Amino acid sequence: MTNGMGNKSVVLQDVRKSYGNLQVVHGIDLTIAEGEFVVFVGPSGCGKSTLLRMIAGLEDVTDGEVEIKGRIVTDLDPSERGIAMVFQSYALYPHMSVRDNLAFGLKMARTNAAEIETRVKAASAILKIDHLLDRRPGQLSGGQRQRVAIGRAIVRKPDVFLFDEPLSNLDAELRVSMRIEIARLHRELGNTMIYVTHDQTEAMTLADKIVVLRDGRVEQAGTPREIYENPSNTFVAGFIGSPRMNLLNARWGEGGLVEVAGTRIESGLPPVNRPVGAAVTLGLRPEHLKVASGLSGSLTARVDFSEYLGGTQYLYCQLADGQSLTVEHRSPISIAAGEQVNLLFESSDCRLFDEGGNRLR
Ligand SMILES: Nc1ncnc2c1ncn2[C@@H]1O[C@H](COP(=O)(O)OP(=O)(O)OP(=O)(O)O)[C@@H](O)[C@H]1O
Repeated sequence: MTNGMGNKSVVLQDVRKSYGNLQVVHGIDLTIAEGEFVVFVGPSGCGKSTLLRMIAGLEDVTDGEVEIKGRIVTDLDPSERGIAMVFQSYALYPHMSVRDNLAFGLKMARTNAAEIETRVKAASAILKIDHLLDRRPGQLSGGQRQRVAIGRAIVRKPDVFLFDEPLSNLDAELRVSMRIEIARLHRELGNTMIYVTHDQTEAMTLADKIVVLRDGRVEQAGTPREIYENPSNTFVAGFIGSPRMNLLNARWGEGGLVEVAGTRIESGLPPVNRPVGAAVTLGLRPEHLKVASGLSGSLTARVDFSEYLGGTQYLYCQLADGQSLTVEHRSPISIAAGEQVNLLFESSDCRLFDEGGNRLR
């Protein structure tokens, strides 16, 4: 359910953040629609938590405006913004029962007792923690604690939920199930949700829109499919996708051909406006490379390492000029290290980037 999708929920206008002379967020513009699930993703230190905390009001905005539901909230306290935040560390009160943890914020806001009871009941039913209400946080598992932390956000009926790496403290299996829980919660509640993670699987699976950040700037914003299939630069191409996209040094040749490792290949691109001989980067995802049975492949590589994962095998290869290349090989016939392989791919799966790393179309 995406209530009123289309209306603006959160708008950032040229938002900047500096610590002293050091600017860490450089003029971010972003519009988030009502009901949208937006994920901020990027490497450590790219500014995703700082951006989220500026939306929450936990961090001052050095320059620019934050708007939530049509109101400029840049100088308002967190409690006045209509947001609720869920932290990685859960931030529960250890000496209080789960029930009191859930009710605490509402009590502070002088909500009447009957209303508190109704909301606590509803939230604990949604999160399936009804049976834990009399326990203390110390008597809960990590996953249960994170449910309580999410419940505490739900009872406040915020316009916008903010999540700061909420699953990072959980083990791999629990992360997967909590990720699905959060997706379900979004479907049931229909609220705008903004979620920070460095885990690209979380970003791909949860987001309506992914915002890829680097060094305090937006590298690309788009649906998971747009980001994956049409990365606008080599940074995004290499960041989203596992194993990562192969990014090969190549040269632009005559008539739409690209020369890589001494081989001329069809790039599938119209003869873009590049001088012949210009350096380009050829992007090819590991799953788009197929091992050819005969000698018909367009690239030849030697397998240095192979990893068997059951349904698939990763082949870590080397091209004639020493560049490395990963192939995702799905076949009952395994390939061993040391073998020579001929690789086939569709020219429509080639992505090409200029010297500056920007996508050529
Ligand atoms: N109080 C502070 N004083 C100075 N610099 C800071 C402060 N807080 C954060 N920074 C810097 O701002 C940048 C952005 O930090 P932020 O925590 O937002 O990154 P992040 O993308 O969330 O990283 P991570 O994934 O590691 O949490 C970093 O370079 C960080 O060193």
